[in-house]
Amino acid sequence: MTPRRAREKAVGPSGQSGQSGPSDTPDAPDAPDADGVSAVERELFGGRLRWDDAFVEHEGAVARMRFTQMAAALPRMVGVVMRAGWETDPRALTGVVLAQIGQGLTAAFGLVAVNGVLASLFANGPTGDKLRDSLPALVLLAVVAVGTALLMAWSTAMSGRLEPQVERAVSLRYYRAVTGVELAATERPDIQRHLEAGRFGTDSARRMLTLSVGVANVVIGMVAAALVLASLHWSLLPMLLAIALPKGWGAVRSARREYISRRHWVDHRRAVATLLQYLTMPHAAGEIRAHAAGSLLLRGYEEMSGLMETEQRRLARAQARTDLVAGAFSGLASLGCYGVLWWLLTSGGLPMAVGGTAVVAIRTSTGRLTSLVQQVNRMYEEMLQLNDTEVATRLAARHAIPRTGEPLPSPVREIQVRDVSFTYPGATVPALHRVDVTVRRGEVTALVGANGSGKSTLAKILGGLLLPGGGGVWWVGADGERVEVREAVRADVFRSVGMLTQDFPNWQMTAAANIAVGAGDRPRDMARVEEAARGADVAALIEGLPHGWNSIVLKGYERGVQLSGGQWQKLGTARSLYRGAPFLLVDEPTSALDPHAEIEAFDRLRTLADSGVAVVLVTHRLAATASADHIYVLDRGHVAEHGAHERLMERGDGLYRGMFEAQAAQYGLGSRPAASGTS
Ligand SMILES: Nc1ncnc2c1ncn2[C@@H]1O[C@H](COP(=O)(O)OP(=O)(O)OP(=O)(O)O)[C@@H](O)[C@H]1O
Repeated sequence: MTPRRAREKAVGPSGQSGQSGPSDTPDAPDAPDADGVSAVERELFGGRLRWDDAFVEHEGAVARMRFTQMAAALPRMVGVVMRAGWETDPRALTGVVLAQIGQGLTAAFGLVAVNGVLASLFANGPTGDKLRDSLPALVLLAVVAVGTALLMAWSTAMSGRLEPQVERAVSLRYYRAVTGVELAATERPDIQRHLEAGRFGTDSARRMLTLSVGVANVVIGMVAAALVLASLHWSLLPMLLAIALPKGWGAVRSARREYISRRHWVDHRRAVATLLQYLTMPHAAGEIRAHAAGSLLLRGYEEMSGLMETEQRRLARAQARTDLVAGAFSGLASLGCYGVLWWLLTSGGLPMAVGGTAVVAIRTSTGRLTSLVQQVNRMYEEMLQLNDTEVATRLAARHAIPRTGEPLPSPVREIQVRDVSFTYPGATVPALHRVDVTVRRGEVTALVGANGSGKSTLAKILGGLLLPGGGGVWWVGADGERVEVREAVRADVFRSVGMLTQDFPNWQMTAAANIAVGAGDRPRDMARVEEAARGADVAALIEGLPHGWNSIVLKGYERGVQLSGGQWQKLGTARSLYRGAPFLLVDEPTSALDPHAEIEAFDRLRTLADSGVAVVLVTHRLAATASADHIYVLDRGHVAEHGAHERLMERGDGLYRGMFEAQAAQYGLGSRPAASGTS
């Protein structure tokens, strides 16, 4: 699409934007520019979607990989796959290897037999005698053919058994490592990118195995042919290599080019896939129709996928050029090879039968070579992706949550946050600055404050998900013994905490599983699942569903049902209750509940605290905090005020009082105060 056309499409034929328009604003999207960014890419994603400089460094390293480096890396990556195969199914791996070696031997015997047949046929004497003399070699040829077929079948069966196991082993290793990474590390874009890139290489392990088997098969066959050829005449071997090398070079070059392109465009591809996803997502269906968001998304898809097609065309042209060069050199080498053969035959340096065998060997070897080139090409791409998975797995291990440490006091009485600061990676301003908070069992502790003041961050620090950058978080036992979170066994910390985050996940599983996943490290206890559901006032709803606890809470499945936002929130609360932990951190647990349900939910939290649980309540509903034992008011990462509701209300110019009265005024319970500058 030309820049002008793209511009016209973005703005509309009349020159006015069809949508409430970014096109109307001063920073309206440009048409595709010299960097190849489409207008809609700017409009929807704010600019060029390609991997940034941090990655280009890595990409540069890949691009610098020369043929020799790649040849050295290939056995290492094959080693990764083979090790995974050996760990999962050594018998199948042994079977595959033996079958490949067997096929190499049959290929060599086949050539020897061909030589025998030709030697008999080219000998002097009557045709009948020559045919009779060639019979043993012909029988050997038949035996070799049967043997090859049997070995191929065996290899297929064994590698078919092995491949899924290898994929599973590599995937499990990667996903285990990734899910054990410190949350703060995943906040770093450079780490996150590597971890995410690793996802694409897990099924490469399976394909690498298939391709390794294929390549091994061809290579062994070629080595056998080379040995036979070399034993016939030494000069035939370098000729075979001269045919092979240009094609190998071409294969590697094309694969590397494709890989680099794919990595460069990964964000763009993801964005295009997301646009399409929205079009069929049930929860976006309303806006897609009512706001005409669909036409904007489709335009985005059309223009952005058009750009990817341009890239595909560039790759295809480059590949064609490489193939042409590689083919030309390989063809010249073949020509030279047949020329030398001609000269050897005419000068009497080679008997006719040997010449015939050489032609057969060269023909089968070049046929094999074509398949080798194709397989090495794909193998190289897979190898680079599998390498990403390996890099991600190692990176994840380096940033893993430690498994060892000091056990927490038992039982824990309170958590003391002392002088804690925390800055998100890449942020310039700390989210928390020198914060002091104490959370006690048997109390409701409320965290309140303007948007972005640091409440959720503090909740994650309390839950051990984020470690403080400065200061300490102490877990204190009944007799005052204490352990700082960085020294503690983190599994103990996680076991002591139940959480309902603001953006808790809606698991697309059964209602029962959605609650039981709150203690994924324990076998499901259905009685406790039901108790937690009752505690969150969602049991009756689930039991009334057509498939009860086994209903899948996503429409579209056969037993699928659709829940409302408030019902989901209750399910999320039930999940955090099911954990049965002594510290419960709930972030806006009632934002989607109706007024009666909200009051009941806060009452239940009070009851829970009275039973000995420490409840940390992050909320903007200040009516609910009035009954909290202790309220911390956060302002731009600081604790600005703290105390009980009554004390905080005594401060005439206090933040808390200002916010409380503003909410009360909405109900006509007081005058509306002037907005305080807290946000
Ligand atoms: N993952 C993150 N990466 C970088 N910055 C973040 C991240 N999460 C939060 N922040 C920033 O940290 C600050 C505190 O955010 P936090 O979510 O703790 O605030 P909050 O008080 O819970 O806000 P809200 O009431 O809107 O939920 C904000 O400036 C926010 O932009």
